[in-house]
Amino acid sequence: MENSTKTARDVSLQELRERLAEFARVRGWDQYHSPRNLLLALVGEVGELSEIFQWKGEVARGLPNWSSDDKEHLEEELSDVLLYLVQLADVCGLDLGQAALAKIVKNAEKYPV
Ligand SMILES: Nc1ccn([C@H]2C[C@H](O)[C@@H](COP(=O)(O)OP(=O)(O)OP(=O)(O)O)O2)c(=O)n1
Repeated sequence: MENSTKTARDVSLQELRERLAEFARVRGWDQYHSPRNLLLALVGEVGELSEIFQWKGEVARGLPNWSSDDKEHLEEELSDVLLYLVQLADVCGLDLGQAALAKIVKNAEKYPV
């Protein structure tokens, strides 16, 4: 899909996982990043993401009528969701990238073309 804010390079889940682990470690936040706490934080950010769309009615793909400020806000909230999701998978000892690939394969078997 067209994306005017396309990044210059691909970003891996592994890179995000490592950056986030370091971010939490140097702040002494590991003690707070239990699976349950990260799940609650994730759900909170999903709520903030939902607020952006709340009361807007249907939104066209590509967000053609949105201001750059609104799009930036959306990028931030999507990122918060992703970052907590990556951390949640990490503290659970799971490989989220591999799990997601496996799930896509499973989905294709469940919903054949
Ligand atoms: N214990 C924490 C606190 C924050 N973060 C990171 C993950 C999110 O990307 C972001 C969330 O920060 P805030 O809780 O300040 O939430 P917002 O950025 O959404 O701010 P606000 O709720 O004021 O809009 O910071 C984290 O990893 N661990």
